[in-house]
Amino acid sequence: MLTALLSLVALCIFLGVTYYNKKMKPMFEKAANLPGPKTLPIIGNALQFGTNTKAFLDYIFWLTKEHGPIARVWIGPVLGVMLADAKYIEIVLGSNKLVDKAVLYKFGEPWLAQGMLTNKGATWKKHKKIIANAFNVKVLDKFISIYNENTNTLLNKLEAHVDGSDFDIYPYFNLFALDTICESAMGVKINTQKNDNSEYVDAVQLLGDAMFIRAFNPWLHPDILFNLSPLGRLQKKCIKILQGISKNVIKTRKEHLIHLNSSSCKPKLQHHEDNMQDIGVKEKQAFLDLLIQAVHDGDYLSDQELQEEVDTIMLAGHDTTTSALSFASWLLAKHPDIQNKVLSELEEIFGDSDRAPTSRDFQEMKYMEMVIKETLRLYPSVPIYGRLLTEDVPLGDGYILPAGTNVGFNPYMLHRNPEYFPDPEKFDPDRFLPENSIGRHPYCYIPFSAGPRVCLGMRFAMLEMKCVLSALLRKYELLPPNPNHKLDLTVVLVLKSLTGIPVRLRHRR
Ligand code: HEM
Repeated sequence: MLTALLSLVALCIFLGVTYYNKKMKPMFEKAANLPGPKTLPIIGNALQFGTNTKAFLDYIFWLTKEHGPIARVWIGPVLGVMLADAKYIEIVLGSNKLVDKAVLYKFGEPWLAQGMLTNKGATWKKHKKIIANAFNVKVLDKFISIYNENTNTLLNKLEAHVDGSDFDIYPYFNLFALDTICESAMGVKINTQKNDNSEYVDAVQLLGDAMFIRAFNPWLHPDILFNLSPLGRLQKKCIKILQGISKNVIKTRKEHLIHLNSSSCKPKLQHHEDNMQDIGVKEKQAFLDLLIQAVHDGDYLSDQELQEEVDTIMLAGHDTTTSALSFASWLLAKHPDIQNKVLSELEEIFGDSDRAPTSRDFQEMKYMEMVIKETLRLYPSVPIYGRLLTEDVPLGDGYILPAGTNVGFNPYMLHRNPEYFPDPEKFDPDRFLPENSIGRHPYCYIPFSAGPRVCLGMRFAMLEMKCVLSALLRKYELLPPNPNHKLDLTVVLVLKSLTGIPVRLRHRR
Protein backbone atom coordinates (compact mmCIF):
# COMPACT_ATOMS: atom_id res chain seq x y z
CA MET A 1 0.00 0.00 0.00
CA LEU A 2 2.77 2.37 1.08
CA THR A 3 4.75 1.45 -2.02
CA ALA A 4 1.75 2.23 -4.22
CA LEU A 5 1.27 5.60 -2.51
CA LEU A 6 4.94 6.49 -2.84
CA SER A 7 4.89 5.47 -6.50
CA LEU A 8 1.87 7.72 -7.07
CA VAL A 9 3.59 10.68 -5.37
CA ALA A 10 6.74 10.03 -7.42
CA LEU A 11 4.66 9.87 -10.62
CA CYS A 12 2.94 13.16 -9.78
CA ILE A 13 6.29 14.84 -9.08
CA PHE A 14 7.72 13.43 -12.30
CA LEU A 15 4.73 14.67 -14.35
CA GLY A 16 4.86 18.08 -12.61
CA VAL A 17 8.58 18.50 -13.29
CA THR A 18 8.22 17.32 -16.90
CA TYR A 19 5.33 19.75 -17.46
CA TYR A 20 7.34 22.56 -15.85
CA ASN A 21 10.47 21.84 -17.90
CA LYS A 22 8.63 21.38 -21.19
CA LYS A 23 5.96 24.06 -20.95
CA MET A 24 6.49 26.57 -18.16
CA LYS A 25 10.28 26.95 -18.06
CA PRO A 26 10.67 28.06 -21.71
CA MET A 27 7.76 30.45 -21.17
CA PHE A 28 9.36 31.95 -18.04
CA GLU A 29 12.67 32.28 -19.84
CA LYS A 30 11.23 33.96 -22.91
CA ALA A 31 9.09 36.32 -20.81
CA ALA A 32 11.90 37.14 -18.35
CA ASN A 33 12.85 40.46 -19.94
CA LEU A 34 9.28 41.73 -20.45
CA PRO A 35 8.63 44.79 -18.27
CA GLY A 36 6.05 44.33 -15.52
CA PRO A 37 5.29 44.52 -11.81
CA LYS A 38 7.09 42.33 -9.24
CA THR A 39 5.54 38.87 -8.83
CA LEU A 40 4.89 36.65 -5.80
CA PRO A 41 5.85 32.95 -5.93
CA ILE A 42 3.17 30.69 -7.49
CA ILE A 43 0.34 33.28 -7.60
CA GLY A 44 2.34 35.91 -9.50
CA ASN A 45 0.32 39.16 -9.71
CA ALA A 46 -3.07 37.53 -9.17
CA LEU A 47 -3.86 39.49 -6.00
CA GLN A 48 -3.21 42.85 -7.62
CA PHE A 49 -6.22 42.68 -9.95
CA GLY A 50 -8.76 43.22 -7.19
CA THR A 51 -12.04 41.38 -7.13
CA ASN A 52 -14.29 43.73 -9.00
CA THR A 53 -14.49 45.16 -12.47
CA LYS A 54 -13.63 48.72 -11.44
CA ALA A 55 -10.43 47.60 -9.69
CA PHE A 56 -9.60 45.48 -12.74
CA LEU A 57 -9.96 48.42 -15.13
CA ASP A 58 -7.91 50.72 -12.89
CA TYR A 59 -5.20 48.08 -12.68
CA ILE A 60 -5.09 47.67 -16.47
CA PHE A 61 -4.72 51.45 -16.89
CA TRP A 62 -2.05 51.53 -14.19
CA LEU A 63 -0.07 48.73 -15.86
CA THR A 64 0.35 50.76 -19.04
CA LYS A 65 1.00 54.04 -17.20
CA GLU A 66 3.59 52.44 -14.94
CA HIS A 67 5.26 49.89 -17.22
CA GLY A 68 4.76 51.34 -20.69
CA PRO A 69 3.59 49.78 -23.96
CA ILE A 70 4.54 46.20 -22.99
CA ALA A 71 3.35 45.26 -19.51
CA ARG A 72 3.66 41.67 -18.29
CA VAL A 73 1.66 40.03 -15.48
CA TRP A 74 1.50 36.45 -14.19
CA ILE A 75 -1.79 35.13 -12.86
CA GLY A 76 -0.51 31.87 -11.43
CA PRO A 77 0.85 29.98 -14.46
CA VAL A 78 -1.06 32.19 -16.93
CA LEU A 79 1.01 34.85 -18.68
CA GLY A 80 -0.74 38.08 -19.64
CA VAL A 81 0.81 40.95 -21.59
CA MET A 82 -0.86 44.31 -22.18
CA LEU A 83 0.22 46.02 -25.42
CA ALA A 84 -0.25 49.76 -25.90
CA ASP A 85 2.01 50.62 -28.83
CA ALA A 86 0.59 50.58 -32.37
CA LYS A 87 3.62 48.82 -33.85
CA TYR A 88 3.39 45.91 -31.38
CA ILE A 89 -0.40 45.76 -31.64
CA GLU A 90 -0.20 45.48 -35.43
CA ILE A 91 2.01 42.40 -35.16
CA VAL A 92 -0.68 40.52 -33.23
CA LEU A 93 -3.98 42.03 -34.41
CA GLY A 94 -2.84 42.21 -38.03
CA SER A 95 -1.83 38.55 -38.18
CA ASN A 96 -4.02 36.05 -40.02
CA LYS A 97 -2.66 33.27 -37.82
CA LEU A 98 -3.09 34.82 -34.35
CA VAL A 99 -6.87 34.82 -34.24
CA ASP A 100 -7.67 32.81 -31.09
CA LYS A 101 -9.41 34.68 -28.28
CA ALA A 102 -7.87 35.04 -24.80
CA VAL A 103 -8.84 32.56 -22.06
CA LEU A 104 -11.29 34.99 -20.42
CA TYR A 105 -13.67 34.60 -23.38
CA LYS A 106 -14.43 31.06 -22.29
CA PHE A 107 -16.75 32.53 -19.68
CA GLY A 108 -18.96 33.73 -22.53
CA GLU A 109 -19.21 30.25 -24.01
CA PRO A 110 -22.15 28.93 -21.98
CA TRP A 111 -24.31 31.49 -23.77
CA LEU A 112 -22.52 32.18 -27.05
CA ALA A 113 -21.00 28.70 -27.50
CA GLN A 114 -19.18 28.71 -30.83
CA GLY A 115 -20.54 32.06 -32.08
CA MET A 116 -18.28 34.54 -33.92
CA LEU A 117 -17.00 36.30 -30.83
CA THR A 118 -15.65 33.23 -29.08
CA ASN A 119 -15.04 30.83 -31.97
CA LYS A 120 -11.74 30.11 -33.77
CA GLY A 121 -10.28 28.12 -36.68
CA ALA A 122 -12.05 26.98 -39.82
CA THR A 123 -15.63 27.43 -38.53
CA TRP A 124 -14.87 30.99 -37.40
CA LYS A 125 -13.54 31.76 -40.92
CA LYS A 126 -16.55 30.20 -42.63
CA HIS A 127 -19.04 32.00 -40.36
CA LYS A 128 -17.21 35.31 -40.70
CA LYS A 129 -17.60 35.18 -44.50
CA ILE A 130 -21.28 34.36 -44.22
CA ILE A 131 -22.00 37.02 -41.63
CA ALA A 132 -19.88 39.70 -43.32
CA ASN A 133 -22.09 39.19 -46.37
CA ALA A 134 -25.17 39.82 -44.28
CA PHE A 135 -23.63 43.11 -43.08
CA ASN A 136 -23.00 44.62 -46.52
CA VAL A 137 -24.06 48.21 -47.21
CA LYS A 138 -27.10 47.36 -49.36
CA VAL A 139 -28.44 45.12 -46.65
CA LEU A 140 -27.78 47.63 -43.88
CA ASP A 141 -29.86 50.28 -45.61
CA LYS A 142 -32.86 48.03 -45.08
CA PHE A 143 -32.49 48.48 -41.34
CA ILE A 144 -32.89 52.27 -41.38
CA SER A 145 -36.63 52.07 -40.83
CA ILE A 146 -35.98 49.98 -37.71
CA TYR A 147 -33.56 52.60 -36.38
CA ASN A 148 -35.99 55.42 -37.14
CA GLU A 149 -38.95 53.73 -35.49
CA ASN A 150 -37.05 52.89 -32.31
CA THR A 151 -35.52 56.38 -32.25
CA ASN A 152 -39.00 57.90 -32.22
CA THR A 153 -39.95 55.78 -29.24
CA LEU A 154 -36.77 56.86 -27.48
CA LEU A 155 -37.47 60.55 -28.08
CA ASN A 156 -40.98 60.16 -26.70
CA LYS A 157 -39.57 58.59 -23.54
CA LEU A 158 -37.01 61.37 -23.15
CA GLU A 159 -39.79 63.99 -23.14
CA ALA A 160 -40.19 63.27 -19.43
CA HIS A 161 -36.79 64.89 -18.81
CA VAL A 162 -37.18 68.06 -20.86
CA ASP A 163 -36.38 71.13 -18.73
CA GLY A 164 -35.68 68.83 -15.82
CA SER A 165 -32.51 68.21 -13.87
CA ASP A 166 -29.58 65.88 -14.69
CA PHE A 167 -30.53 62.33 -15.57
CA ASP A 168 -28.53 59.25 -16.53
CA ILE A 169 -29.03 58.72 -20.26
CA TYR A 170 -27.41 55.24 -20.32
CA PRO A 171 -30.52 53.16 -19.47
CA TYR A 172 -32.53 54.94 -22.18
CA PHE A 173 -29.98 54.20 -24.88
CA ASN A 174 -29.65 50.66 -23.56
CA LEU A 175 -33.31 49.80 -24.14
CA PHE A 176 -33.26 51.60 -27.49
CA ALA A 177 -30.22 49.57 -28.59
CA LEU A 178 -31.71 46.32 -27.34
CA ASP A 179 -34.99 46.87 -29.20
CA THR A 180 -33.05 47.82 -32.33
CA ILE A 181 -30.67 44.87 -32.32
CA CYS A 182 -33.41 42.38 -31.48
CA GLU A 183 -35.54 43.54 -34.37
CA SER A 184 -32.54 43.68 -36.72
CA ALA A 185 -31.08 40.33 -35.69
CA MET A 186 -34.22 38.26 -35.29
CA GLY A 187 -37.01 40.32 -36.84
CA VAL A 188 -38.78 40.36 -33.49
CA LYS A 189 -40.09 43.38 -31.63
CA ILE A 190 -39.50 43.04 -27.92
CA ASN A 191 -40.58 46.61 -27.10
CA THR A 192 -38.43 46.97 -24.01
CA GLN A 193 -38.63 50.74 -24.33
CA LYS A 194 -42.39 50.60 -23.94
CA ASN A 195 -42.42 47.90 -21.32
CA ASP A 196 -39.91 48.56 -18.54
CA ASN A 197 -40.28 45.14 -16.90
CA SER A 198 -38.88 42.80 -19.47
CA GLU A 199 -37.62 39.38 -18.48
CA TYR A 200 -35.53 39.51 -21.62
CA VAL A 201 -33.71 42.76 -20.70
CA ASP A 202 -33.01 41.52 -17.20
CA ALA A 203 -31.63 38.25 -18.55
CA VAL A 204 -29.29 39.98 -21.05
CA GLN A 205 -28.10 42.37 -18.36
CA LEU A 206 -27.54 39.64 -15.77
CA LEU A 207 -25.64 37.45 -18.23
CA GLY A 208 -23.26 40.24 -19.18
CA ASP A 209 -22.60 40.95 -15.51
CA ALA A 210 -22.26 37.24 -14.62
CA MET A 211 -19.52 36.67 -17.23
CA PHE A 212 -17.41 39.43 -15.74
CA ILE A 213 -18.08 38.60 -12.11
CA ARG A 214 -17.02 35.02 -12.81
CA ALA A 215 -13.87 36.11 -14.61
CA PHE A 216 -12.69 38.13 -11.62
CA ASN A 217 -13.47 35.60 -8.92
CA PRO A 218 -11.06 32.68 -9.42
CA TRP A 219 -13.01 30.31 -7.18
CA LEU A 220 -15.84 30.52 -9.74
CA HIS A 221 -13.60 29.44 -12.63
CA PRO A 222 -13.99 25.63 -12.38
CA ASP A 223 -17.30 24.74 -14.08
CA ILE A 224 -18.26 22.39 -11.30
CA LEU A 225 -18.05 25.09 -8.59
CA PHE A 226 -19.61 27.76 -10.78
CA ASN A 227 -22.57 25.59 -11.75
CA LEU A 228 -23.30 24.96 -8.07
CA SER A 229 -22.99 28.64 -7.08
CA PRO A 230 -26.00 31.02 -6.98
CA LEU A 231 -24.40 32.99 -9.85
CA GLY A 232 -24.04 29.80 -11.92
CA ARG A 233 -27.69 28.90 -11.32
CA LEU A 234 -28.80 32.43 -12.21
CA GLN A 235 -26.74 32.32 -15.40
CA LYS A 236 -28.33 29.02 -16.38
CA LYS A 237 -31.79 30.48 -15.87
CA CYS A 238 -30.99 33.56 -17.98
CA ILE A 239 -29.50 31.47 -20.79
CA LYS A 240 -32.63 29.35 -20.83
CA ILE A 241 -34.79 32.45 -21.25
CA LEU A 242 -32.69 33.92 -24.07
CA GLN A 243 -32.06 30.70 -25.94
CA GLY A 244 -35.72 29.79 -25.59
CA ILE A 245 -36.61 32.95 -27.47
CA SER A 246 -33.96 32.67 -30.20
CA LYS A 247 -34.70 28.95 -30.72
CA ASN A 248 -38.37 29.69 -31.17
CA VAL A 249 -37.77 32.57 -33.52
CA ILE A 250 -35.38 30.52 -35.67
CA LYS A 251 -37.93 27.75 -35.98
CA THR A 252 -40.71 30.16 -36.96
CA ARG A 253 -38.61 32.18 -39.42
CA LYS A 254 -37.30 29.03 -41.07
CA GLU A 255 -40.78 27.60 -41.50
CA HIS A 256 -41.92 30.93 -42.89
CA LEU A 257 -39.09 31.06 -45.44
CA ILE A 258 -39.60 27.45 -46.47
CA HIS A 259 -43.29 28.11 -46.91
CA LEU A 260 -42.57 31.16 -49.10
CA ASN A 261 -40.06 29.14 -51.05
CA SER A 262 -42.33 26.20 -51.69
CA SER A 263 -45.27 28.40 -52.58
CA SER A 264 -43.17 29.81 -55.40
CA CYS A 265 -42.38 26.18 -56.38
CA LYS A 266 -38.67 26.66 -55.76
CA PRO A 267 -37.50 24.35 -53.02
CA LYS A 268 -34.22 26.13 -52.59
CA LEU A 269 -32.72 28.53 -50.13
CA GLN A 270 -30.09 30.49 -51.93
CA HIS A 271 -27.71 33.29 -51.28
CA HIS A 272 -29.76 36.08 -49.76
CA GLU A 273 -29.37 39.04 -52.14
CA ASP A 274 -30.67 37.20 -55.22
CA ASN A 275 -33.07 35.27 -53.17
CA MET A 276 -34.84 38.09 -51.42
CA GLN A 277 -36.71 38.93 -54.59
CA ASP A 278 -37.27 35.26 -55.50
CA ILE A 279 -38.99 34.31 -52.33
CA GLY A 280 -41.03 37.47 -52.29
CA VAL A 281 -40.01 38.60 -48.81
CA LYS A 282 -41.45 42.08 -48.76
CA GLU A 283 -41.55 42.36 -45.02
CA LYS A 284 -38.61 43.56 -42.96
CA GLN A 285 -35.57 41.33 -43.31
CA ALA A 286 -33.62 40.34 -40.24
CA PHE A 287 -30.01 39.13 -40.14
CA LEU A 288 -31.44 35.78 -39.21
CA ASP A 289 -33.31 35.51 -42.53
CA LEU A 290 -30.11 36.28 -44.39
CA LEU A 291 -28.13 33.75 -42.39
CA ILE A 292 -30.77 31.05 -42.88
CA GLN A 293 -30.50 31.53 -46.63
CA ALA A 294 -26.75 31.94 -46.81
CA VAL A 295 -24.79 29.17 -48.47
CA HIS A 296 -21.06 28.72 -48.13
CA ASP A 297 -19.39 26.03 -50.23
CA GLY A 298 -22.74 24.30 -50.52
CA ASP A 299 -23.19 24.29 -46.76
CA TYR A 300 -25.90 25.99 -44.66
CA LEU A 301 -25.60 27.05 -41.04
CA SER A 302 -27.26 24.47 -38.82
CA ASP A 303 -29.99 25.51 -36.36
CA GLN A 304 -27.46 25.35 -33.55
CA GLU A 305 -25.00 27.55 -35.47
CA LEU A 306 -27.75 30.01 -36.37
CA GLN A 307 -28.71 30.32 -32.75
CA GLU A 308 -25.12 30.89 -31.62
CA GLU A 309 -24.59 33.61 -34.22
CA VAL A 310 -27.86 35.37 -33.48
CA ASP A 311 -27.11 35.28 -29.75
CA THR A 312 -23.65 36.70 -30.48
CA ILE A 313 -25.03 39.55 -32.59
CA MET A 314 -27.49 40.29 -29.78
CA LEU A 315 -24.70 40.53 -27.21
CA ALA A 316 -22.09 42.30 -29.36
CA GLY A 317 -24.60 44.70 -30.84
CA HIS A 318 -26.35 46.46 -27.99
CA ASP A 319 -24.15 47.35 -25.00
CA THR A 320 -21.40 48.59 -27.32
CA THR A 321 -23.61 51.15 -29.06
CA THR A 322 -25.27 52.08 -25.74
CA SER A 323 -21.90 52.97 -24.25
CA ALA A 324 -20.81 54.99 -27.30
CA LEU A 325 -24.13 56.87 -27.56
CA SER A 326 -24.09 57.74 -23.86
CA PHE A 327 -20.53 59.09 -23.87
CA ALA A 328 -21.17 60.96 -27.14
CA SER A 329 -24.22 62.72 -25.63
CA TRP A 330 -22.29 63.54 -22.47
CA LEU A 331 -19.36 64.99 -24.45
CA LEU A 332 -21.69 67.01 -26.71
CA ALA A 333 -23.52 68.33 -23.64
CA LYS A 334 -20.20 69.51 -22.21
CA HIS A 335 -18.98 71.03 -25.50
CA PRO A 336 -21.69 73.36 -26.84
CA ASP A 337 -19.38 74.69 -29.57
CA ILE A 338 -19.02 71.19 -31.03
CA GLN A 339 -22.73 70.50 -30.56
CA ASN A 340 -23.46 73.66 -32.58
CA LYS A 341 -21.22 72.48 -35.40
CA VAL A 342 -23.12 69.18 -35.55
CA LEU A 343 -26.37 71.12 -35.58
CA SER A 344 -25.20 73.34 -38.46
CA GLU A 345 -24.42 70.20 -40.45
CA LEU A 346 -27.88 68.81 -39.67
CA GLU A 347 -29.52 72.09 -40.69
CA GLU A 348 -27.69 71.96 -44.00
CA ILE A 349 -28.95 68.44 -44.59
CA PHE A 350 -32.54 68.77 -43.36
CA GLY A 351 -33.26 72.52 -43.50
CA ASP A 352 -36.53 73.16 -41.63
CA SER A 353 -37.99 69.78 -42.45
CA ASP A 354 -38.63 67.23 -39.75
CA ARG A 355 -38.52 64.32 -42.20
CA ALA A 356 -36.88 61.05 -41.23
CA PRO A 357 -33.26 60.57 -42.34
CA THR A 358 -32.34 58.44 -45.34
CA SER A 359 -29.26 56.49 -46.23
CA ARG A 360 -28.00 59.46 -48.28
CA ASP A 361 -28.41 61.83 -45.30
CA PHE A 362 -26.23 59.53 -43.19
CA GLN A 363 -23.51 59.70 -45.83
CA GLU A 364 -23.58 63.48 -45.56
CA MET A 365 -23.17 63.49 -41.78
CA LYS A 366 -19.40 63.82 -42.00
CA TYR A 367 -18.88 65.96 -38.91
CA MET A 368 -21.23 63.74 -36.90
CA GLU A 369 -19.10 60.77 -37.92
CA MET A 370 -15.98 62.54 -36.64
CA VAL A 371 -17.77 63.26 -33.35
CA ILE A 372 -18.58 59.56 -32.97
CA LYS A 373 -15.00 58.56 -33.82
CA GLU A 374 -13.59 61.06 -31.33
CA THR A 375 -16.01 59.77 -28.67
CA LEU A 376 -14.77 56.23 -29.27
CA ARG A 377 -11.19 57.46 -29.05
CA LEU A 378 -11.73 58.89 -25.57
CA TYR A 379 -14.27 56.33 -24.38
CA PRO A 380 -13.86 53.12 -26.41
CA SER A 381 -16.91 50.96 -25.73
CA VAL A 382 -14.69 47.88 -25.47
CA PRO A 383 -11.75 49.17 -23.41
CA ILE A 384 -10.01 45.80 -23.26
CA TYR A 385 -9.99 42.71 -25.45
CA GLY A 386 -7.48 39.94 -26.02
CA ARG A 387 -5.93 37.09 -27.97
CA LEU A 388 -4.29 33.81 -27.01
CA LEU A 389 -1.00 33.30 -28.86
CA THR A 390 -0.63 29.90 -30.49
CA GLU A 391 3.04 30.43 -31.37
CA ASP A 392 6.02 32.51 -30.21
CA VAL A 393 5.74 36.06 -31.49
CA PRO A 394 8.86 38.24 -31.80
CA LEU A 395 7.91 41.89 -31.19
CA GLY A 396 11.30 43.31 -32.12
CA ASP A 397 13.31 45.47 -29.71
CA GLY A 398 14.54 42.22 -28.10
CA TYR A 399 11.09 41.11 -26.87
CA ILE A 400 9.38 37.77 -27.55
CA LEU A 401 5.85 36.87 -26.54
CA PRO A 402 5.88 33.11 -25.92
CA ALA A 403 3.17 30.78 -27.24
CA GLY A 404 0.42 30.57 -24.63
CA THR A 405 0.54 34.30 -23.76
CA ASN A 406 -2.79 36.07 -23.33
CA VAL A 407 -2.29 39.41 -25.05
CA GLY A 408 -4.52 42.30 -23.97
CA PHE A 409 -5.24 45.42 -26.03
CA ASN A 410 -6.09 48.55 -24.22
CA PRO A 411 -7.57 51.14 -26.60
CA TYR A 412 -8.38 53.51 -23.73
CA MET A 413 -4.68 54.06 -22.98
CA LEU A 414 -3.50 53.63 -26.57
CA HIS A 415 -5.85 56.39 -27.72
CA ARG A 416 -4.44 58.69 -25.05
CA ASN A 417 -0.87 58.40 -26.26
CA PRO A 418 0.17 61.99 -27.20
CA GLU A 419 2.50 60.62 -29.86
CA TYR A 420 -0.59 59.56 -31.86
CA PHE A 421 -3.10 62.11 -30.58
CA PRO A 422 -1.51 65.34 -29.31
CA ASP A 423 -3.27 66.96 -26.31
CA PRO A 424 -5.06 63.61 -25.90
CA GLU A 425 -7.62 64.59 -23.24
CA LYS A 426 -9.09 67.28 -25.51
CA PHE A 427 -12.38 66.40 -27.23
CA ASP A 428 -11.54 67.46 -30.77
CA PRO A 429 -13.42 65.75 -33.64
CA ASP A 430 -11.28 67.60 -36.19
CA ARG A 431 -8.52 65.08 -35.48
CA PHE A 432 -10.44 62.82 -37.86
CA LEU A 433 -10.49 65.27 -40.79
CA PRO A 434 -8.80 63.44 -43.70
CA GLU A 435 -5.95 65.98 -43.77
CA ASN A 436 -5.33 65.53 -40.05
CA SER A 437 -5.31 61.73 -40.29
CA ILE A 438 -2.49 61.53 -42.85
CA GLY A 439 0.46 59.50 -41.56
CA ARG A 440 -1.34 58.21 -38.45
CA HIS A 441 -0.41 54.61 -37.69
CA PRO A 442 -3.33 52.36 -38.76
CA TYR A 443 -3.22 50.47 -35.45
CA CYS A 444 -3.16 53.48 -33.10
CA TYR A 445 -6.96 53.80 -33.25
CA ILE A 446 -8.71 50.49 -32.61
CA PRO A 447 -12.17 50.96 -31.00
CA PHE A 448 -13.56 48.31 -33.36
CA SER A 449 -10.42 46.17 -33.17
CA ALA A 450 -8.53 45.71 -36.46
CA GLY A 451 -7.20 42.99 -38.72
CA PRO A 452 -8.99 39.71 -39.44
CA ARG A 453 -11.12 39.84 -36.26
CA VAL A 454 -12.30 43.40 -36.76
CA CYS A 455 -15.84 44.15 -35.55
CA LEU A 456 -18.46 42.98 -38.00
CA GLY A 457 -21.05 45.46 -36.82
CA MET A 458 -18.96 48.60 -37.34
CA ARG A 459 -21.06 50.00 -40.21
CA PHE A 460 -24.32 48.87 -38.62
CA ALA A 461 -23.31 50.66 -35.40
CA MET A 462 -22.24 53.84 -37.20
CA LEU A 463 -25.58 54.10 -39.04
CA GLU A 464 -27.56 53.38 -35.89
CA MET A 465 -25.62 55.96 -33.88
CA LYS A 466 -25.93 58.64 -36.57
CA CYS A 467 -29.66 57.99 -36.71
CA VAL A 468 -30.33 58.37 -33.02
CA LEU A 469 -27.87 61.22 -32.33
CA SER A 470 -29.10 63.28 -35.29
CA ALA A 471 -32.72 62.88 -34.22
CA LEU A 472 -31.83 63.72 -30.62
CA LEU A 473 -29.98 66.88 -31.59
CA ARG A 474 -32.63 68.03 -34.07
CA LYS A 475 -35.19 67.92 -31.29
CA TYR A 476 -33.25 68.77 -28.13
CA GLU A 477 -30.36 70.83 -26.92
CA LEU A 478 -28.06 68.78 -24.73
CA LEU A 479 -27.07 70.79 -21.65
CA PRO A 480 -24.08 70.07 -19.40
CA PRO A 481 -24.70 68.18 -16.16
CA ASN A 482 -23.74 69.47 -12.73
CA PRO A 483 -20.04 70.46 -12.99
CA ASN A 484 -19.31 68.60 -9.75
CA HIS A 485 -20.34 65.30 -11.31
CA LYS A 486 -17.42 62.99 -12.05
CA LEU A 487 -17.45 59.88 -14.20
CA ASP A 488 -16.31 56.78 -12.32
CA LEU A 489 -15.31 54.41 -15.12
CA THR A 490 -15.74 50.66 -14.91
CA VAL A 491 -16.02 47.83 -17.39
CA VAL A 492 -18.82 45.28 -17.44
CA LEU A 493 -18.30 43.90 -20.94
CA VAL A 494 -18.32 47.54 -22.04
CA LEU A 495 -17.16 50.85 -20.64
CA LYS A 496 -19.66 52.36 -18.21
CA SER A 497 -19.67 54.87 -15.37
CA LEU A 498 -20.64 53.83 -11.85
CA THR A 499 -21.96 57.37 -11.28
CA GLY A 500 -24.02 57.30 -14.47
CA ILE A 501 -23.61 59.40 -17.62
CA PRO A 502 -25.77 62.45 -16.95
CA VAL A 503 -27.05 65.14 -19.31
CA ARG A 504 -29.90 67.69 -19.28
CA LEU A 505 -32.37 68.39 -22.08
CA ARG A 506 -34.13 71.44 -23.50
CA HIS A 507 -36.41 71.68 -26.56
CA ARG A 508 -34.81 73.31 -29.59
CA ARG A 509 -37.96 74.97 -30.80
C1 HEM B 1 -19.95 51.25 -30.99
C2 HEM B 1 -20.24 50.03 -31.33
C3 HEM B 1 -19.29 48.87 -31.35
C4 HEM B 1 -18.00 48.79 -30.94
C5 HEM B 1 -17.14 49.87 -30.32
C6 HEM B 1 -17.56 47.42 -31.20
C7 HEM B 1 -16.30 46.94 -30.92
C8 HEM B 1 -15.87 45.65 -31.19
C9 HEM B 1 -14.58 45.14 -30.85
C10 HEM B 1 -13.48 45.89 -30.13
C11 HEM B 1 -14.55 43.85 -31.28
C12 HEM B 1 -13.38 42.88 -31.13
C13 HEM B 1 -13.55 42.14 -29.83
C14 HEM B 1 -12.52 41.09 -29.64
O1 HEM B 1 -11.56 41.01 -30.38
O2 HEM B 1 -12.70 40.34 -28.72
C15 HEM B 1 -15.82 43.53 -31.89
C16 HEM B 1 -16.15 42.32 -32.43
C17 HEM B 1 -17.38 42.01 -32.96
N1 HEM B 1 -18.47 42.87 -33.06
FE1 HEM B 1 -18.49 44.81 -32.53
N2 HEM B 1 -18.60 46.73 -31.77
C18 HEM B 1 -19.67 47.57 -31.88
C19 HEM B 1 -20.92 47.25 -32.39
C20 HEM B 1 -21.27 46.04 -32.92
C21 HEM B 1 -22.57 45.73 -33.46
C22 HEM B 1 -23.73 46.72 -33.54
C23 HEM B 1 -22.53 44.43 -33.86
C24 HEM B 1 -23.62 43.59 -34.50
C25 HEM B 1 -24.71 44.08 -35.01
C26 HEM B 1 -21.21 43.92 -33.59
C27 HEM B 1 -20.77 42.63 -33.87
C28 HEM B 1 -19.50 42.17 -33.62
C29 HEM B 1 -19.08 40.80 -33.90
C30 HEM B 1 -19.94 39.68 -34.51
C31 HEM B 1 -17.74 40.71 -33.49
C32 HEM B 1 -16.84 39.47 -33.57
C33 HEM B 1 -15.94 39.53 -34.78
C34 HEM B 1 -14.90 38.42 -34.77
O3 HEM B 1 -14.49 37.96 -33.70
O4 HEM B 1 -14.47 38.02 -35.85
N3 HEM B 1 -20.47 44.93 -33.01
N4 HEM B 1 -16.62 44.66 -31.82
